[in-house]
Amino acid sequence: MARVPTGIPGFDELIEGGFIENDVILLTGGPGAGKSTFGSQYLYSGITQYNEPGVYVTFEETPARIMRNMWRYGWDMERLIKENKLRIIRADPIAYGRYIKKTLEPDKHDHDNATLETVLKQIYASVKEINAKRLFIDSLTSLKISPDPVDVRHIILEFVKNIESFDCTTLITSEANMNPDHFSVEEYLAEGVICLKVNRIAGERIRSLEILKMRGVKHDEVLRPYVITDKGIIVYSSDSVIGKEADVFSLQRSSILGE
Ligand SMILES: Nc1ncnc2c1ncn2[C@@H]1O[C@H](COP(=O)(O)OP(=O)(O)OP(=O)(O)O)[C@@H](O)[C@H]1O
Repeated sequence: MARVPTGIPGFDELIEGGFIENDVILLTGGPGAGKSTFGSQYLYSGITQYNEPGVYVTFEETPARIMRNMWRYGWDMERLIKENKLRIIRADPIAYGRYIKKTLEPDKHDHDNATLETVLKQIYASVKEINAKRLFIDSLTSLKISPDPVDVRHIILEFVKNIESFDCTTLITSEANMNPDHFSVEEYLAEGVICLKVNRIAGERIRSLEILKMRGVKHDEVLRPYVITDKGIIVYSSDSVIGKEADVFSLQRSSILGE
């Protein structure tokens, strides 16, 4: 099976060298965990180290803001776009807006076909335009706008199943699952799940990463520290944060007890 290295220092050795080609991988984490950075680095390394074009799909940010943020790491996304190696697309705001309306008020918009299908077609068109091999979608949470969990399940299922047929190795972000005893539909559907965590120990921010699953891969199962630097994410694949996490809990407990 062909492997797709992320190019993120320290990460690929945790998953036997890279993702399995054409898999859909979920990247979860809270705000500021580094999901966008991880995904951008995956695309940027794909283009610059492995000559694999990539598409970045955003539901809420503007491409201009994404390019500006990525400049912080020295990644010149604009040049890659000009060279037809990268596309940054904002899911068509009109189609996406209609999708939201239709999902929230299904009876009022039954005549309106411009929904999720339009958004999927838009993504597919960009993939084909530059023959992309890597896809990064930020974020699946934007699609979970129906109050009905059955609707949400159906939407996510339809979205992920379509993306799976695009012949791209895809990374999709999602908000952290707050209930560890209950897997979300996307956690079941994805071939792999990577979880980014941020803890605070005496004022210091400790970032750690866990691979919850990676089908067909003998993956690492330890909580590994990572940092976000001026050049992007670095994972410390030989270190672990088990002791540090234990400190967080004892720290919380001692502040509650007033120790
Ligand atoms: N050069 C840097 N050095 C250290 N940390 C940095 C650097 N640049 C950005 N960061 C940190 O990276 C984080 C931003 O990461 P990113 O936008 O990838 O997170 P995210 O998980 O996508 O967040 P959200 O879900 O809110 O969009 C910020 O918390 C910021 O503090």
